[in-house]
Amino acid sequence: MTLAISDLKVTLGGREILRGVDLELRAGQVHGLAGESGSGKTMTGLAVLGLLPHGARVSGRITLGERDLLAMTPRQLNAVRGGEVAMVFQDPATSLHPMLTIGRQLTEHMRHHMRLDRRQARARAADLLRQVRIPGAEEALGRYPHQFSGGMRQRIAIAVALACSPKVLIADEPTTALDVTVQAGILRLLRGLCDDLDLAVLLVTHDLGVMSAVADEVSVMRDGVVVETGPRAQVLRDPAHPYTRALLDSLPGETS
Ligand SMILES: Nc1ncnc2c1ncn2[C@@H]1O[C@H](COP(=O)(O)OP(=O)(O)OP(=O)(O)O)[C@@H](O)[C@H]1O
Repeated sequence: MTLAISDLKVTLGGREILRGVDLELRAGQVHGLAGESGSGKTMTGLAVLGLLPHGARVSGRITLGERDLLAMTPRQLNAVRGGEVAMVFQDPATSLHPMLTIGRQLTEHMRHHMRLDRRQARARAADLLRQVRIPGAEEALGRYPHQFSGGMRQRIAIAVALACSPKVLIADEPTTALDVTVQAGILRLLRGLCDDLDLAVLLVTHDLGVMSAVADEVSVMRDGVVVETGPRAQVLRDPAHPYTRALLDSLPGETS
């Protein structure tokens, strides 16, 4: 197991938002995290990255290998974040700086975390863009985010997340802001990267259709706890929890 969350509790403004979350991520597997709006999916991802809102009180364990992320100093956690654990957000504008070239955004990260020189970093940046299927990778390094489509920008944001060879990738609604025609391509890309790089992926989405397309394991959250977890086919075809059943019933079409 790559990352294990156990009994994670988060209190914010006197309210317990996460009430004992248990979740396990494995290398080479996509773990889908579903649940209605406000159930705590995003907060779970942010807790792993140590990016909870100011004033949050946290307890439980989040172990990466042998290390407990919740016991780390801010400095140690900073090294893990963007290094071993990376994140892709719904809106690529969140992770891409509009005023910096793609090349700069990819290489700054690597030079800092991986101590590569300019030439090595640039070569790796072009490789990363090829890996996420950006056409004309070399030229793309000199362009700015607005010169790419939404789907391409999300691919670039994924490349930035992969820059320092993470073990864990947290993707929070990575296709929600995109046109339906490009969503499937991004999901296929994430699936392929998970397989090729042996990544442990947490795919946060309210969309069970997205889940059924790529996830190996599925967990369903409600009101700050995971109510059901298991292999995708089992959870989506034969849910054990009434809440999962209700979520599936509320879908317009076929889900698995
Ligand atoms: N900055 C904040 N301060 C206080 N409460 C917050 C804050 N951000 C989120 N919350 C609360 O935390 C709970 C969990 O939110 P979270 O964003 O994790 O849910 P979610 O399942 O990801 O929902 P969505 O699908 O809408 O993103 C919600 O009740 C929300 O109102």
